[in-house]
Amino acid sequence: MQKTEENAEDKNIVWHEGDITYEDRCKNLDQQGKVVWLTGLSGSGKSTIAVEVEKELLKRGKAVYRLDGDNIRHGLNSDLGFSAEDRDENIRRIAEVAALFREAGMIVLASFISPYQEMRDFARERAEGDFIEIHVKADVETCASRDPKGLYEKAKKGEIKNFTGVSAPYEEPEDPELVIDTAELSVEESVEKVLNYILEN
Ligand SMILES: Nc1ncnc2c1ncn2[C@@H]1O[C@H](COP(=O)(O)OS(=O)(=O)O)[C@@H](OP(=O)(O)O)[C@H]1O
Ligand SMILES: Nc1ncnc2c1ncn2[C@@H]1O[C@H](COP(=O)(O)OP(=O)(O)O)[C@@H](O)[C@H]1O
Repeated sequence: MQKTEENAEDKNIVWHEGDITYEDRCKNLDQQGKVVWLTGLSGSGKSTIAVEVEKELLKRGKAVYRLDGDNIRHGLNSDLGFSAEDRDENIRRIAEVAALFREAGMIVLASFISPYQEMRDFARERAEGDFIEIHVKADVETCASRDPKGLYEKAKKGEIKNFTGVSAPYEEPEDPELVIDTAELSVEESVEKVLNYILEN
């Protein structure tokens, strides 16, 4: 784990190194830690894909754990809303959590809208390069027509403010490892592509 706290000395906190290394943990699990970051609009298919990929990886004996926007906002990030500042803080904390899982040697499937490139880059940096950015891509019309939670309907009526794709921005990934076009692909095809990429990398 990289040290990041710049003012550590002022706060009287000192990094304590353990004896077990990242390599030791990976060897024990017979895999490499990885943060698989799924970004895209609400309804693009992030959670659906992550749930299926998790099952497939587990079947293959991999140590895998899913972090999902809705779920994390029930607990760790229940104090945060959807302003740009709160979304940044949401992703900052999740990037740190994902980095800890990666450090433990696990494969993390992180599904968050994560609308800003700067924060996705931060998550990549914290994962020390063991990072796969996947753009789960579907245009806003497709996502709104799916509307699995009825949120686009509410957003269009003005009942939800700052709704991504409607009244808040989404910055498309600049250089993702993988783009999954869920407006064109079936769920099965999308899952297969993501799974193969993870297993091959
Ligand atoms: N205003 C607004 N904009 C976008 N999404 C909203 C909003 N309000 C609630 N929701 C619900 O919150 C889920 C997204 O949370 P995330 O933590 O992934 O968002 S972010 O990364 O901080 O932008 C998102 O889940 P997904 O549909 O799975 O993406 C929604 O269910
Ligand atoms: N190729 C695909 N990949 C993932 N989901 C898809 C795909 N095609 C259609 N869908 C549907 O789109 C919806 C996506 O919802 P969800 O996974 O909750 O999205 P998100 O987590 O991005 O908000 C689901 O109803 C799913 O069945």
